[in-house]
Amino acid sequence: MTAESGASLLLVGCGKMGGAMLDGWLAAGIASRVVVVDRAGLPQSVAGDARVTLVSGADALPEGFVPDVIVLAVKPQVMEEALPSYRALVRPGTVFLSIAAGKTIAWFERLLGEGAVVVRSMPNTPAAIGRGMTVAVPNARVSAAQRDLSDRLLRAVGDVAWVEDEGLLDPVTAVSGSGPAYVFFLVEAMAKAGEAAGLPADLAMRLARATVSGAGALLDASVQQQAADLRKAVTSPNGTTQAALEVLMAPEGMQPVMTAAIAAATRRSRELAG
Ligand SMILES: NC(=O)C1=CN([C@@H]2O[C@H](COP(=O)(O)OP(=O)(O)OC[C@H]3O[C@@H](n4cnc5c(N)ncnc54)[C@H](O)[C@@H]3O)[C@@H](O)[C@H]2O)C=CC1
Ligand SMILES: O=C(O)[C@@H]1CCC=N1
Repeated sequence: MTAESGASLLLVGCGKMGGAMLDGWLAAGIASRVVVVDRAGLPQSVAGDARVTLVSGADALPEGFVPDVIVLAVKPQVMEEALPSYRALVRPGTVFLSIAAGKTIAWFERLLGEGAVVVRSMPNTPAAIGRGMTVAVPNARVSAAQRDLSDRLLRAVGDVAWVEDEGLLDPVTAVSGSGPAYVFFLVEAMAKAGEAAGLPADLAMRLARATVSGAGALLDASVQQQAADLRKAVTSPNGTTQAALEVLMAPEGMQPVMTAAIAAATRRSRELAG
């Protein structure tokens, strides 16, 4: 691969996350060719793109196809069955880039063989609008050029942080990988509480949705301010916000619940290692 020619990619699993990443690579012009393995087909967004070829399985890859990167985007529970078919593609010039929750670098090396070049990463669904957050960790065989290419692929759908300690990937998964679901649940919970306080259901949901997305956009635009500063700016002394925060920030309020939720997700990520 050269910077001019673009990368040759194999995408295994083109669902919510794989599909979002594929859109990002094509929009950024990083990929010259993407072969997609997924029996469920391609997303509408890439239909007719000459750079993309859909195949039904590893046994149907185009003759002589040698990808720079194989992106593994199937469910962790499917990975063990799917992965051995790609052993033949293990070589120093090909990176296996996993986005699967829990599956460790050692696990990939065990199934693919010791020579495998592996990056383990954890993105999140805001990748679908180019606002993802991904954390990645390389194994010892990843060259500087391969790390750079992996970074460009992940950065095509948002921000990227690299860590050396793979153990961090479990709490990363719990905070940013699963995190969008907590925020969407916050919308649901606020709407339900608004209804309980007397609002019509549709107005309660409209307010909750606009408030969470508006507050997120304000947080994003307020690079000089901490989240706590923005919270304090809403909170008038002895006003309505203070009354609510005294409930949410009580010792038995939201913090212990959030801490327990993130601990549960972290534990589950470790279990998925298999
Ligand atoms: N959904 C999320 O928020 C996030 C998911 N992930 C990880 O991304 C991976 C994919 O998750 P989603 O995209 O949510 O799942 P998904 O169910 O939307 O996509 C999985 C795709 O894999 C395909 N598939 C199943 N078996 C296959 C096989 N043997 N070969 C090729 N394709 C096959 C399915 O048809 C489906 O299109 C998982 O490992 C998950 O842990 C990571 C970060 C966030
Ligand atoms: O729920 C899951 O297991 C995946 C990983 C992070 C977000 N979704």
